Amino acid sequence: MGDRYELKKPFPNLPAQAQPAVCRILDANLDRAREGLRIVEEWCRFGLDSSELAGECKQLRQEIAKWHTQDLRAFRDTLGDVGTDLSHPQEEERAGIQQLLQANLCRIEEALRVLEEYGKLYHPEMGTAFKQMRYRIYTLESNLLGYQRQQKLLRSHLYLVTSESENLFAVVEAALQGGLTLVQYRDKDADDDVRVETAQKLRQLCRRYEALFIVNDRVDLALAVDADGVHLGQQDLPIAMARQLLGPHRIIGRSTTNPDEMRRAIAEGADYIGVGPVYETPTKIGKAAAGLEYVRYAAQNASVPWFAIGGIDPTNLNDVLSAGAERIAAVRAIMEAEQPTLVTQYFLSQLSRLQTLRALKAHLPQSHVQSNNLTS
Ligand SMILES: Cc1ncc(COP(=O)(O)OP(=O)(O)O)c(N)n1
Ligand SMILES: Cc1nc(C(=O)O)sc1CCOP(=O)(O)O
Ligand SMILES: [Mg+2]
Repeated sequence: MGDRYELKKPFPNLPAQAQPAVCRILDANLDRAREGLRIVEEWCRFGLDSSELAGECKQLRQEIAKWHTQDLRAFRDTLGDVGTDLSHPQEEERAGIQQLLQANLCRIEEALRVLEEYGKLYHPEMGTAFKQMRYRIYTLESNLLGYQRQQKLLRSHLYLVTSESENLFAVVEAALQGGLTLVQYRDKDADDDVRVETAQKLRQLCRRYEALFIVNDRVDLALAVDADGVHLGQQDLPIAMARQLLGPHRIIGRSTTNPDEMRRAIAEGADYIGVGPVYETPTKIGKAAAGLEYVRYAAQNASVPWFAIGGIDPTNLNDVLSAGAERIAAVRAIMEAEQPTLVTQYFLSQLSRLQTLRALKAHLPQSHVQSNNLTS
């Protein structure tokens, strides 16, 4: 039916016999771009609750729809399309949301590129219009990735900081199986070639479990392995410099030991801070404990997510939580555990119990909280 339809406005630069094919290409890719956008939009709306990102998807869809005229639709010939049966095995499986989003953003970008090129044959303004939309998709992709990272960070209450270990990957994977969503690669001694290889493997592992992956100390390594961010101590690179190198959408964490360091880290734009050492720890020899007093200070004053760190294990966890911590970071308690999955699950269950309790407390009258001993 397609090739019998007469174009209302035949395009001047193309022989008549090529026009139906170009119309079918435009029709198919207009559909493809809109479908891909719809899939991304649904996640922005229902998964991220971001009206801004969902709104941008919707606007792009509407702009694309304006080009999808009856003239182009009339050439559709699904039965005669030799490409409908062609699908790549990767289209059949999605390892998770991240991969689903990536695949669809890629599909939209490809479709927009096709529309830009073939559109030039169809309408004098179509090429430019779709080129601009393609750049808007790149921005959307970058904003979406940054937003996803921040949301995941907010949802992460347990942070595993790794140490050198013969079983590094097995331990990290065991913790991920226990529900861990935030991992930092920390190795103070390895050569760079080893660090790169290890960081790449950990990155892959974290991606499989949809966990955030942060690199300690090294902005260059974080960029090289496409990590989600970097953790910087007081003696490491200034936050502003790291931000310049990493761009706006990667996470930057900063260690703090006292109120002044906390204030500066937040003012300089840290996405999260470490608060410690809560207890003296052999993992960080020579660093005096900041103690539970500093944890109490953080609970009252920190305006970004903060992780109590230093000497925390299942035996003292309750004291740290009672001092006001809602997030903790640990090295030995998980890296040296006989059962890292179980320890992770224990930490997470206590942290989540606390969240529930605090949410409950916020909605109950004070008298009820006291008489039912819900004070911790
Ligand atoms: C979550 C977290 N908090 C603090 C640190 C310590 O960072 P830093 O003071 O730079 O010391 P090193 O870890 O580099 O020895 C951290 N790594 N993670
Ligand atoms: C890496 C690190 N940074 C700290 C800080 O206070 O900045 S404490 C610390 C080590 C934490 O190790 P563990 O859980 O084995 O005690
Ligand atoms: Mg450091």
